[in-house]
Amino acid sequence: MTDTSRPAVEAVGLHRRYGPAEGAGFDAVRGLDLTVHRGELFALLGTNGAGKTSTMELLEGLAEPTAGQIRVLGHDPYRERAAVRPRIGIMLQEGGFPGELTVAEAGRCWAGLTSDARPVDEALDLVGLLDRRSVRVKQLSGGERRRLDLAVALLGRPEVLFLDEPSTGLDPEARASVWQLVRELRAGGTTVLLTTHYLEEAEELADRLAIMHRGRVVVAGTVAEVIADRPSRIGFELPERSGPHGDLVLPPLAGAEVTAEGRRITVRTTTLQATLTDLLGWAAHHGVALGGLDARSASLEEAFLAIAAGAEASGPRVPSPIGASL
Ligand SMILES: Nc1ncnc2c1ncn2[C@@H]1O[C@H](COP(=O)(O)OP(=O)(O)OP(=O)(O)O)[C@@H](O)[C@H]1O
Repeated sequence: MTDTSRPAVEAVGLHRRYGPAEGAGFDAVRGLDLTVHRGELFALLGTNGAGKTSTMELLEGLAEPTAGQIRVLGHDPYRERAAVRPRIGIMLQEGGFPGELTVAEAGRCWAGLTSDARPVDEALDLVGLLDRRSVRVKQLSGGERRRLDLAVALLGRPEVLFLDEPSTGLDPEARASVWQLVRELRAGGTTVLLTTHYLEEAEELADRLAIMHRGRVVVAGTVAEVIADRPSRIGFELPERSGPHGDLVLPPLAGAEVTAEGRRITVRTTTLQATLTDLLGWAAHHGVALGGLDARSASLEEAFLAIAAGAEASGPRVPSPIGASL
């Protein structure tokens, strides 16, 4: 019986080592913990070589972890493959169908390996490939091939769908249609775990996400949680010093880091509202117009780049206590 109160995917202390245990081997996954709840769309992000595909293969049951525990729908996906495989769908980075097969033949091939497969045409229709069913695989565009990969992953009506870079190489229109399909699957109750290099894809689709670096999850949560500790940014240009204001000295902005490039000022702060209030109060008091004023919360891209650069995952950079003077 299925225990729906448990997460769809749980990994604890996961390790994957390629090559020998000692010496020349390489640890691609180094103590990874991950939980994906049922019905959730979870995105796994990371720098090149962070270990996303190595992790996905473990979760999909395609390889055995060197150490650690995995449960997919309550079972070990490697050791209890027969229990897990019929209930999951896997879209690999390269589907690898022979180019001479037609789309429908490729679908039928895969359906033959899938227990209780839905009709091939139904799966092709889901991904918008029904009208291409008689076309040979080698004649498909890159985007159409990705959709065929997705169609075969959907043949078994999976409860958990693993998508490894589902929209890599797609043009914006094809990407949008894959996103729409993924959203519909999730709305229908499918749990989706995807890897992506596109931060906007994660922002657009994911309920929660994790950013991996060097084989570990560095930070995980909703987009808001992941960027919560990152500083917001305020940018503006001060008027000419020679203007009616004479020399301008910014007020102390508690806890903010202020940098100046000529008259262009950038303020980084973890307390955006308070800093902005101080700044605007000062500007109003001195009759200063802040040119091109722009205030933004941290973006996922900034969090990602900080992690890629090896920065601490949580907590802001050490702020400087005083404002800049011009
Ligand atoms: N079969 C293998 N033998 C040895 N090292 C491997 C093997 N497969 C992957 N690696 C190494 O493990 C690390 C993680 O690779 P993996 O493909 O899991 O990363 P990734 O996050 O999916 O990368 P990308 O974003 O570039 O696809 C890389 O340094 C890679 O070179």
